[in-house]
Amino acid sequence: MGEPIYRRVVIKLSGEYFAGDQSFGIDQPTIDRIAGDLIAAQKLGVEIAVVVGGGNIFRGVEVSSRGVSRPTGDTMGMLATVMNCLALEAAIERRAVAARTLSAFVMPQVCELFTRGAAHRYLAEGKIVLLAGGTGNPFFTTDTTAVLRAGEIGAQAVLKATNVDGVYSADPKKDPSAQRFERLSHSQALEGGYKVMDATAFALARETSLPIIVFSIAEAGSIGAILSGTGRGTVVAG
Ligand SMILES: Nc1ncnc2c1ncn2[C@@H]1O[C@H](COP(=O)(O)OP(=O)(O)OP(=O)(O)O)[C@@H](O)[C@H]1O
Ligand SMILES: O=c1ccn([C@@H]2O[C@H](COP(=O)(O)O)[C@@H](O)[C@H]2O)c(=O)[nH]1
Repeated sequence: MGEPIYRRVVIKLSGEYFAGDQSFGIDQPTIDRIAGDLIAAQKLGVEIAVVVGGGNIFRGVEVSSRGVSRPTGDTMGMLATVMNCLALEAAIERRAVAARTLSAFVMPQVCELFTRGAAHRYLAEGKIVLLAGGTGNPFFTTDTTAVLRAGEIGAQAVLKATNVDGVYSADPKKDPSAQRFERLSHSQALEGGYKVMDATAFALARETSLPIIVFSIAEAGSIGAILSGTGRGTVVAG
């Protein structure tokens, strides 16, 4: 693989993907494989921060449909992302690579609080930094968290690693005639209302001129391929 196209990135990992073939929970072989992919990507010479979703455990909207208030459901979702980060941190460290989880919530017995200073320091030390707890606020998503944290830590792009290989004209899982885009501007992504990411995330990325690459994590090595400029994904930029 050649020179990486970015030197510091935030990788948004689908929480749903962490469940593997199950509909709920954490599938250890899947996490071990993702840990290997992250380490291989870091070896290209890229500083890596990771935001993990929580869809494999709790989504606030679903929890609140069962009678819990939305802010409480969202808090449960954000705590789910902490569990995912701890599982990923352990999988990375089992491979003798240093990783640190930084949380949006104060939880000193569990992990350190996210500050820009701590993130910069750990990235400069060569650690993989896992950003847990979303933004710390209800009514947001981890896609928005990824864009927000990328702006805060000076990352050059957000790589959204998910279960589809790009942005389509409609949800490809529901509409087999959906067309895949190779490239879109932030404004086109917003105007199209493409549900692969929420509008807040696209709007903040437009505001901060941050490129987003949407790609599938199903293939081992896909993160490294995207960073080398050879992977398949939709670039949302400009
Ligand atoms: N226009 C579209 N183009 C591509 N995917 C789309 C589109 N509209 C909806 N989707 C769906 O968006 C999903 C990916 O976004 P989603 O936010 O659900 O996943 P994630 O971020 O990977 O999950 P999690 O919330 O668990 O972290 C895909 O499963 C796909 O079916
Ligand atoms: O800033 C945030 C981030 C997330 N949440 C809640 O967590 C779940 C899981 O995140 P996903 O992005 O859906 O994977 C989300 O559904 C929200 O309920 C939040 O409130 N604030």
